[in-house]
Amino acid sequence: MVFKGLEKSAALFEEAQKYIPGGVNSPVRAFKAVGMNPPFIVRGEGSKLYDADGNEYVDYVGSWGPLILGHRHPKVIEALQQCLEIGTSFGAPTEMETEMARLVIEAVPSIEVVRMVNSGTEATMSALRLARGYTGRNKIVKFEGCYHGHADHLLIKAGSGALTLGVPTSPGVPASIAGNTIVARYNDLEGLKEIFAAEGEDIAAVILEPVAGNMGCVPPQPGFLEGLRELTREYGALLIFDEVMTGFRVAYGGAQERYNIDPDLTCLGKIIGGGLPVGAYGGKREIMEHVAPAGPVYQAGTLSGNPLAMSAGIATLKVLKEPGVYEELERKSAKLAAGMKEAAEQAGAVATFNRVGAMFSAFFTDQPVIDFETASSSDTEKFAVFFREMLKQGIYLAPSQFEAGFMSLAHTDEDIEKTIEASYKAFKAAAQ
Ligand SMILES: Cc1ncc(COP(=O)(O)O)c(C=O)c1O
Ligand SMILES: N[C@H](C=O)CCC(=O)O
Repeated sequence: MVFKGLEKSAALFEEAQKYIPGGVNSPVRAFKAVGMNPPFIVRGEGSKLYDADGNEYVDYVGSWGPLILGHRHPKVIEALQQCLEIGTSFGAPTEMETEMARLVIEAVPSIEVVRMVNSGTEATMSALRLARGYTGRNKIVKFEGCYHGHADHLLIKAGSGALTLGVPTSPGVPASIAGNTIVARYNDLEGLKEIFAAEGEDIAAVILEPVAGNMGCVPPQPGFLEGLRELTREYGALLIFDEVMTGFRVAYGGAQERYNIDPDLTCLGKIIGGGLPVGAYGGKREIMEHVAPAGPVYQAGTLSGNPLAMSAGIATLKVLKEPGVYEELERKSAKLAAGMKEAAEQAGAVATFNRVGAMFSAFFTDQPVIDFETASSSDTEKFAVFFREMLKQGIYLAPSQFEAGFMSLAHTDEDIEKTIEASYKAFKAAAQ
């Protein structure tokens, strides 16, 4: 469908489809689940995005999480400009990489040593290889609806675009690889105990999003993360927190700081690159020293730790370290969530709201959303109506029920009030 006011974008999308599979370089960008063509973006500034048709949007996607400071934050731009003066990549050690590692280690409680990579996918893939190399075991446990990037052994009952497009288990993943991935139910500790009782001696690691964001925002139930920690320790399996989304978002030290849990390994990405491609994995020194060249588990990267990503990331973390930042993110996020909840009630829409810090979702269901099954009880048709009505009013949300929204420091109270007002109309349209 060519959306009114998006005619130029529609033409650009048609052209893109001649040269790029589906016209996009990542599936979720195609807006398939909401039945319309995507706006083609020409510029971002603070909390706003601008498209090729001249529309302005309040942006709650933030490049899928990295832009917690908003678009073109002056400190990030300044760091990037300085970096351009010295070069973009050397494939050799720089002091910036040590500075980044130090910042991450100071922030994230369980990380003692950290390795930079180029994406969240690389981070989770490498952490799992390390877990297997360290424990000498092959099996891993993941949770239905969690997304950890697109490595073969993780694209099984995955969330995010895989779930939105109806291919949570991708063709192309050999059965021999899928056979080593055990899928559990999020927030179901009893189910996990049964899995460990049956196969615990073969399990190298449990990987999870400590706050799920890729089936919409789904917080951990009280006791779930603590129980996971105990169980994995009991069986000698590693606990891997995939904090690619939650790292530096739900707290400066991520979900592990917020919930006071001590995972063995942590994966990071998004925010630590300040909007440039990045990933990282780190954890206990004793485990990380198995990574090459310190140890035998191989992992490498031509552009890993490149100066552009390091400088944008360092600048971002330095701003986030300033006092009051997370309190302000919490205040704004709480204001938005409360306002939208009230708007839904007034509009007569059935919706469930989940939020952890600056991550939030509205599900079109009357059930509490605690796992994949309850997230899937959402009425995705109603979500699509809601989404299109929001976009028409200049509010840019993730184009899927199974993604989270993100607040940034750049959002103003005026943006939030505009969003709440728009949501009343959009909930009303969805309720009909
Ligand atoms: C929790 C989580 N892990 C891993 C990834 C993969 O990161 P990337 O897209 O940078 O490969 C993502 C996002 O895509 C994510 O949200
Ligand atoms: N939900 C995904 C990551 O967090 C969205 C990014 C993508 O797949 O392009």
